[in-house]
Amino acid sequence: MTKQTQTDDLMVRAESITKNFQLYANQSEKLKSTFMGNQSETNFWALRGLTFDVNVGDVVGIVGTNGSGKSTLLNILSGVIPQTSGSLELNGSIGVVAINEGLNWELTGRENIRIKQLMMGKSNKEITAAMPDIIEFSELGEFIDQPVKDYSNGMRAKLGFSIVTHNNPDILIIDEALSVGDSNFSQKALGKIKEFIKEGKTIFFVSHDLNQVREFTNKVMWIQYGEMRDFGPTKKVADEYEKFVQDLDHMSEEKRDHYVEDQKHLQRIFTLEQLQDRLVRAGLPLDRARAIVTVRSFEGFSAFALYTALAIILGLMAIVIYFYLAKEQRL
Ligand SMILES: Nc1ncnc2c1ncn2[C@@H]1O[C@H](COP(=O)(O)OP(=O)(O)OP(=O)(O)O)[C@@H](O)[C@H]1O
Repeated sequence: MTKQTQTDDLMVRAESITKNFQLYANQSEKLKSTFMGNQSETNFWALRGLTFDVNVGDVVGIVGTNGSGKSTLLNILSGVIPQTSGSLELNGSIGVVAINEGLNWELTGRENIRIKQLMMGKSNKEITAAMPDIIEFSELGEFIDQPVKDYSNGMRAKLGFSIVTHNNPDILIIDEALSVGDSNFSQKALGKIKEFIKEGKTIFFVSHDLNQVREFTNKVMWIQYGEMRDFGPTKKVADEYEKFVQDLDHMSEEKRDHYVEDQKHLQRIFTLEQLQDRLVRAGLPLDRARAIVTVRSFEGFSAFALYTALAIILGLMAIVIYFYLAKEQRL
């Protein structure tokens, strides 16, 4: 899904990233759609062609009202889910700090630390050496040997934050996680992030707290209903977004509902052909635009492929059993 290239300053380059989700009312609709291929009725485009460059040392705040696609973008950047189309280049390792991100709830805090470190390619010796620091930063004390399922949300956030930041990633993704945990820990976590900023790390920071975004970021990406409304210097874009939110708040409930409904409708009827036309109108040669909108992964398709593969395997097994039984009878 991700190409690794190296240029001097460029840390992340995204070109026309889209994400399609299939929305099913129930299980039978899902099966029908998978086998009949009538996906157009269930389409929902959470991202509709995001293009941006982020440089080494950029601290990017991502804003947008609920459901605008912020977490979807972060999940694509961190490799948790694939984009439907579009290309993504990353020039460094990624660490994600999010509520409950990637912790195994059956294991203890200590075991989670060990596993995460092993996944980062650390040796047992390195892990043992780093363990006391991680535990101390997490402030979990004796709870470190309790299963994570017995933790509060705040405790999980502390553990997740400590593990990820001690892994020292080149690109840090922070999704709302700082709002959990007590205020002492939030301050400590913000201090750690300030250290990362000073070190020139690249950071993506999703928060509904615009003051925090204004304080910590040098750029803001405003995503609204899956489209990039603006991406630029923090003050400019944060001011624009604040005005948009105020305008929404001042609308009557009926007008606001209509507006949101219209936008969601556009997310349902969006097509990759539309995106291709937009790219061509922006001056891209047709064959290049066509290559960019090529589907890389499609939920419905993968399910279809899985069912087809299963059907073939079952068919082959039936043939083998048939010939085996036929042979047995002949003997
Ligand atoms: N797995 C999924 N299946 C179907 N739809 C999804 C899925 N994940 C997200 N969506 C939809 O995609 C849209 C974008 O969701 P996303 O979580 O990225 O928004 P967000 O900006 O992070 O929202 P919030 O601020 O509320 O956290 C929403 O309409 C959501 O319902």
